Amino acid sequence: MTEDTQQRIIGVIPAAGQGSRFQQQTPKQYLQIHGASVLEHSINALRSHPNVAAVVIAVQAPEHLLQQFPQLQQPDIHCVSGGSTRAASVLAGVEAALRLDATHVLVHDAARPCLPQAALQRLLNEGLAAKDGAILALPVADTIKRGNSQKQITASVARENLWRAQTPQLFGASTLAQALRKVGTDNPLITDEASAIEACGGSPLLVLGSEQNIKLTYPEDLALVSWYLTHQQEGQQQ
Ligand SMILES: Nc1ccn([C@@H]2O[C@H](COP(=O)(O)OP(=O)(O)OP(=O)(O)O)[C@@H](O)[C@H]2O)c(=O)n1
Ligand SMILES: C[C@](O)(CO)[C@H](O)COP(=O)(O)O
Repeated sequence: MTEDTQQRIIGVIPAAGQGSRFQQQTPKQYLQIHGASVLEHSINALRSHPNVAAVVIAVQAPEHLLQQFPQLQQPDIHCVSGGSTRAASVLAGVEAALRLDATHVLVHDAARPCLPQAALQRLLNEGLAAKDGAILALPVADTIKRGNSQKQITASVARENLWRAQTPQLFGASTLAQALRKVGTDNPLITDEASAIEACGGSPLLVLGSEQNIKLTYPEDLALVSWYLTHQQEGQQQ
């Protein structure tokens, strides 16, 4: 990996979740698809970019993971223990990235293995100069409804200027660490890194993501994730 000398960009991959919504015994990030685990695909999506200096992964059991996946024992891949929430895992990863002299972090869900390189490049092109960082996101194309506990519609939400956040999310490493510490990593309102930056008064930039950058969440997501991973090898990237 080569990198811009002024900036040291390090990937941070939260991968310590249980995958409860995926309803499988094995956490979804360890599912083997198209010759590698979901986690390895997500690591490689960042690691293959020449401006990404290293990747930190936050997992439940680092030692066990390295025994199970010896191929992850690489000088540019660092394992740390994740936390009880996604935000706690991210903070552990960002603190490790700071120890590796990161100036910026690219936080990317392990559960998003189909990240197209073109989308990652857009984020770096537009996000590195953005004062409050940047995230990949997609404009909402469906009509959005708010419902009550009986699943009855209580409101239609105007979809103009509504976006669906994705990852990677790009921020100054120390800025993100301070924001996560300030808002608290057990805060239910903090479901992505941008939420923490916003809570501290920041306004991250929205950068066009990709429908291919799907998050493996529910069992029915598996077919599409598998299709994309198979066909991205044939250069069908957005
Ligand atoms: N304590 C946690 C919880 C989540 N994650 C990671 O955050 C990413 C996005 O979270 P999500 O898709 O919700 O994964 P899970 O929390 O594992 O899924 P679920 O909510 O269905 O249990 C995943 O890569 C997951 O491994 C993490 O590192 N640490
Ligand atoms: C970070 C994220 O992928 C942006 O959409 C999303 O918030 C993660 O949510 P999860 O419930 O932790 O998967």
